[in-house]
Amino acid sequence: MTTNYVEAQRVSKSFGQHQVLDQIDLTVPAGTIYGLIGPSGAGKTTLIKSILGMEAVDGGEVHVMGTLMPNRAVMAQIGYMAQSDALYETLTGRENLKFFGQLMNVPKTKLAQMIDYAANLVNLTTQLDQRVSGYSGGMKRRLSLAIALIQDPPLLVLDEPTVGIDPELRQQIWAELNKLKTGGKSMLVTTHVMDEAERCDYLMLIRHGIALAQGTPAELKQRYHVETIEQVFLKAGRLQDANNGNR
Ligand SMILES: Nc1ncnc2c1ncn2[C@@H]1O[C@H](COP(=O)(O)OP(=O)(O)OP(=O)(O)O)[C@@H](O)[C@H]1O
Repeated sequence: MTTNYVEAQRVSKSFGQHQVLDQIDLTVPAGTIYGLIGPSGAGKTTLIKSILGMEAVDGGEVHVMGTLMPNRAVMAQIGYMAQSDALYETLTGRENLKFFGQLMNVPKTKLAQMIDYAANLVNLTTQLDQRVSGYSGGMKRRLSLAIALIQDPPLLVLDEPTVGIDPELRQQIWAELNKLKTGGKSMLVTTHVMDEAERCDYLMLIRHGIALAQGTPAELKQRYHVETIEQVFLKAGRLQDANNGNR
């Protein structure tokens, strides 16, 4: 049995002359939440897309659930929530969930039950029969998360899942992510929110395409002799700049 859902080794990626990922190693064990934090443009989305097999890498390799990526069958087993919502605005929330559920081959007999489960998880049950064009930004984000959950995937890859979601619902969503984790699922999550980073089992700090530090939040705080992940991040960034300046 595979105990690591994701294993990325020495992943590098450039767009033209611009190196966006520089030999990144990353391991997501089963039943864990792995957070990627880093400033805008650090390479988080590119790393996620490389792991999903949506972006061809220039160097290194990625295995998901023991299979070398890209692999269509494995891609279909990953619940992916992209940074921008790809929803059918003229359809209702329920119709969107049904469409994506069918696309993901959710068995007909299970589809209605999975729609209820996913909608309930993101607190959208009462608005499910309204057209998406009338949804707020936060509601669209929640619907995208429900879509990522619709086929009950073992691995969820969530690119900034809580942007535009109010603090109370954010707490609920994190409580649910923890429940999913206890059930054996793994999650790879990008975030800018430091209190969310503290909730991850493992973190990678990524800046200018380089993995500056990896470990549990407690390990990172201890390593950098600081109290918060925000301070870890600031300190690691300053050290990176100082090292670059010394070159
Ligand atoms: N298809 C592309 N072609 C050229 N450059 C790209 C492409 N995709 C991303 N980049 C560049 O790669 C760098 C990393 O982008 P990426 O989206 O991975 O960052 P990010 O850490 O996810 O940022 P954010 O937090 O703003 O989403 C950026 O400089 C971006 O402009």
